[in-house]
Amino acid sequence: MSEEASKVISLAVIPGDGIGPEVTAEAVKVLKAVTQDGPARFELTEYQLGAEHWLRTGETLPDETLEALKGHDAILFGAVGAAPGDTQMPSGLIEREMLLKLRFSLDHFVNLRPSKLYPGVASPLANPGDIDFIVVREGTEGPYVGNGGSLRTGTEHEIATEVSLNTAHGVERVVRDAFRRASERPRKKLTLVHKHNVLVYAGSLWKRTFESVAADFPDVETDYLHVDAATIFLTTNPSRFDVIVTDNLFGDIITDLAAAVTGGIGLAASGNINMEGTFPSMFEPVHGSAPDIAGQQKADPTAAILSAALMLHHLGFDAEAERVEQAVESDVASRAGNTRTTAEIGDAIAAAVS
Ligand SMILES: NC(=O)C1=CN([C@@H]2O[C@H](COP(=O)(O)OP(=O)(O)OC[C@H]3O[C@@H](n4cnc5c(N)ncnc54)[C@H](O)[C@@H]3O)[C@@H](O)[C@H]2O)C=CC1
Ligand SMILES: CC(C)CC(=O)C(=O)O
Ligand SMILES: [Mg+2]
Repeated sequence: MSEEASKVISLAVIPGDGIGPEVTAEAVKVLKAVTQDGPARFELTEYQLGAEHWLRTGETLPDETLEALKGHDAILFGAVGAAPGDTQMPSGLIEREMLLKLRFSLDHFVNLRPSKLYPGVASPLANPGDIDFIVVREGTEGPYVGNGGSLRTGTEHEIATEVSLNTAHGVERVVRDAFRRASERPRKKLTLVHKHNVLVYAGSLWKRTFESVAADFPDVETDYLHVDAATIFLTTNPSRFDVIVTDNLFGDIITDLAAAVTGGIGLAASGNINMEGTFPSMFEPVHGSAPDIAGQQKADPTAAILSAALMLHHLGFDAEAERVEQAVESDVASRAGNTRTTAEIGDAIAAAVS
C-alpha cells in the first residue's frame, strides 16, 4: 500500500522510568515493522514524564501536557515509578499525580487485561490447563481515587482513611462492557469478583448492578467469587475463567497473579480504554518500572509489544494486531533455555511481522 493510502495515526509515547523506555522502544519497533506497508502510519510524539522527570523539573503532569495528550489518537505508555526504597521521591506521587491522573482525566474506565497461557510457555502451576481469560478492571474509581486523609499524622493516635468511590454510573458502564465482551466470546461466561460479604456498601452496588445488567445478556453465564476465593481458583483452576469484571484495586492485584500463572509479568499486556471515544485510550504493560533490572537490557518487552497489539485492535487494525500476536506466540514458543536482550527479542518479533 502506498504511504499516501495509509491512515495517519497521531501517537503519544510516554516511555517513563526504569525499564519503561527499554520496552517501549521495542513496542515502537514492532509497530513500525508491522505497518511499514500500511494501512497505518504512526506519527510519534514523545513525552518525558515520570519519576526521573519529576526529579529534574518538579513536574508531574502539567495541565498543558494533559491537554496536548488529549489531541492524540492513542497513547503508548511504558511504566513509571521510582525504586521502592528511593528516599528522594515521595511514595506514590508519580503513580497518583501522573499515571492515575491520566487514566482518570482521559476517562479510561475499562482497564482491559488479557491473560493467556501461550503454547510452550512454562507456568509455575503443575497443571495449568488451557488459560485464556480477560479481566475487565474498572479504571477510574475504587480506592485509587485519593479519597482519604490522615488525622494526627505521625502520632500514636494517627487515623488514616482511603475510601473507595463507587458510582452507579461508573459501575454500570464497566459491568455492561464486560457483559458485552463476554457475549462476544465463545464461552460467554462472566465472573464478578468483589468482596460483598464485608465491603457491603460498594459490594451491594456491584452485585445489584451485575444482576440487573445480566438481564440484558441472557446468553451470558454468570458467576460470583469473593476476591480471596478468586485467588485460589486463579492458581488451582484458572481455566474456569472466561471474563472477570472487578473493581480497580482487586483488578490490579489479581492481574499480577494472572500474569504470574501465565508465564510471568513480562508477558502481560493492558489497555486503558475510553470506550466512549471522548479521549485517547492508553496502552501499557501491566508491570511497573522494575528498577531492579532497569538499564540492563534484561526486561522482557513482550508485554509492551502485546499492549501495542491491543492498541492496533482498538484502532481497527485487526489484521496487523493478529500478525503481532502470532509473531509473539511463535517467539515465546521457542524461548526455552535461550537468553536474549530486550532489543534482541524486539528485533526477532519485528522481523517476524515485517
Ligand atoms: N503502570 C505502572 O507504571 C506501574 C508502576 N509501578 C511502579 O513501578 C515501580 C516498581 O514496582 P514493583 O512493585 O517492583 O513492580 P514491577 O512490576 O516493576 O516489578 C515486579 C517484579 O517483576 C519484574 N519485572 C517487571 N517487568 C518485567 C519485565 N518486562 N521483564 C522481566 N521482569 C519484569 C521486576 O524485575 C520485579 O522483580 C514502583 O515505583 C511502582 O510504584 C508498579 C506497577 C505499575
Ligand atoms: C497506579 C499503578 C501503579 C497501579 C498499578 O499497579 C496498575 O495499574 O497495575
Ligand atoms: Mg499493578
